[in-house]
Amino acid sequence: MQRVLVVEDSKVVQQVLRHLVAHYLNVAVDFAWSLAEAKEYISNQNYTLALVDLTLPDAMNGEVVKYTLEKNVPTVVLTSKIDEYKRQEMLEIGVVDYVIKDNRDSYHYAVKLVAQLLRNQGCKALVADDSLLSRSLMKQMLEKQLFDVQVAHDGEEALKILKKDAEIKLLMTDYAMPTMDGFELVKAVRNFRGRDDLAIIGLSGAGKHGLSARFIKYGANDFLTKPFMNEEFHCRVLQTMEQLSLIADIKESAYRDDLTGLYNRRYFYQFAESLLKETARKNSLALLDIDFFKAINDKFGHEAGDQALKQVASLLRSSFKGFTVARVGGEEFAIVLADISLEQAYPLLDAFRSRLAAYDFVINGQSFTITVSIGLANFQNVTLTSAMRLADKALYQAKAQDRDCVVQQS
Ligand SMILES: Nc1nc2c(ncn2[C@@H]2O[C@H](COP(=O)(O)OP(=O)(O)OP(=O)(O)O)[C@@H](O)[C@H]2O)c(=O)[nH]1
Repeated sequence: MQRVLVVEDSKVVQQVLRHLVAHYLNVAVDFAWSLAEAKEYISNQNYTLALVDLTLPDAMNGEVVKYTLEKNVPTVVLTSKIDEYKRQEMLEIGVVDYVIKDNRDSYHYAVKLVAQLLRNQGCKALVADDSLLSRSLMKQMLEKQLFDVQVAHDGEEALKILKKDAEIKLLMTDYAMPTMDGFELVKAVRNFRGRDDLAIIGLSGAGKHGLSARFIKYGANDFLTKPFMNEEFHCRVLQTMEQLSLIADIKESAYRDDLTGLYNRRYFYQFAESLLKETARKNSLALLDIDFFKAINDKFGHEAGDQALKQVASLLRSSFKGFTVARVGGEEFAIVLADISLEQAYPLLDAFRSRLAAYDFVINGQSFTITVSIGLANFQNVTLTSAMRLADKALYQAKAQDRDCVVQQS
């Protein structure tokens, strides 16, 4: 469980931060006013990150930062001003980054930075560079941003690692490397990992004009010139990862049904098609249709009908964890049971059918029950159209057999 500690002594700033945190962070957050209070929190909880004000009434000289870092809590510093000496000191003691509180947008930036760092936690990154010094420095800097970092000595090694590990989300690659240079690496990687799926930042020594544009043309998301400033490195990486997260969020919402939060028809078709390509697997497909749903709308109103659909969706979600459940029509749902044969699927669906039939729906003070008819079909070595046709035929038979039952077609 991720948890964040915010230490800030100004009432107004704390209020602004509370508001932003509620909007951007989906984790538990504690707020302390002083170093003493921060110590108390840290002695009782484990924190993923701390966002701390450099000057507190009981810690005028940044002692709170030293304390959080001593306790191994990665720390982002908020400060009203910073001179070169203080900046160096902060970076040397190991803060992730610092944010200068000189306008309203700074707080926004600080909280968004924390949000992205939380997303980075456990996210895999790869550094490809033939220079040991540069490789180690970047590894260290990415670890500060909570990435799980691997390294490669040249392009070929990096390519091998990327081919094996689809979970790597960020590649930092130098241009000049033996065996395969940065351009060749980016070109090769883009054959199997898209821009939205893997972020690539190209690096090269100063004075090599035109490299940045070429890196980007070959498929890199951004470019950095060595030597770079600590802050520039952090900003570029964070910004690139933020773009990746935003695209992932947009994709995710395009695949979700607004009312129930289940996957929608579009996702279902894409997922089902891709699963069918994996011929070695034994899969099943179920279509579920609520019985006499029109009567529920007519009797209790459309709003109550919506609530009932949400509850059915939630029961489906909890009953079919690990499987793909989608709302494919108004009161129609589909479940793809990967690696589950027809014989194994039948009892699972029948158990859900009886669980639903016994469930007491209480909406707007009215109590009622709901049943479903289920059509089940084999989902292996077939086309999606024919599997859907079979499941639909089975569903039609279930409706004809007095509903509230499962019928299978192989
Ligand atoms: N409240 C609500 N109703 C919906 C939604 N989508 C579809 N419906 C309703 O679902 C009902 C489906 O009715 P029918 O196709 O006649 O089917 P049924 O009443 O369930 O009867 P059988 O399927 O034959 O058991 C219609 O009244 C639609 O208006 C929705 O998002 N919200």
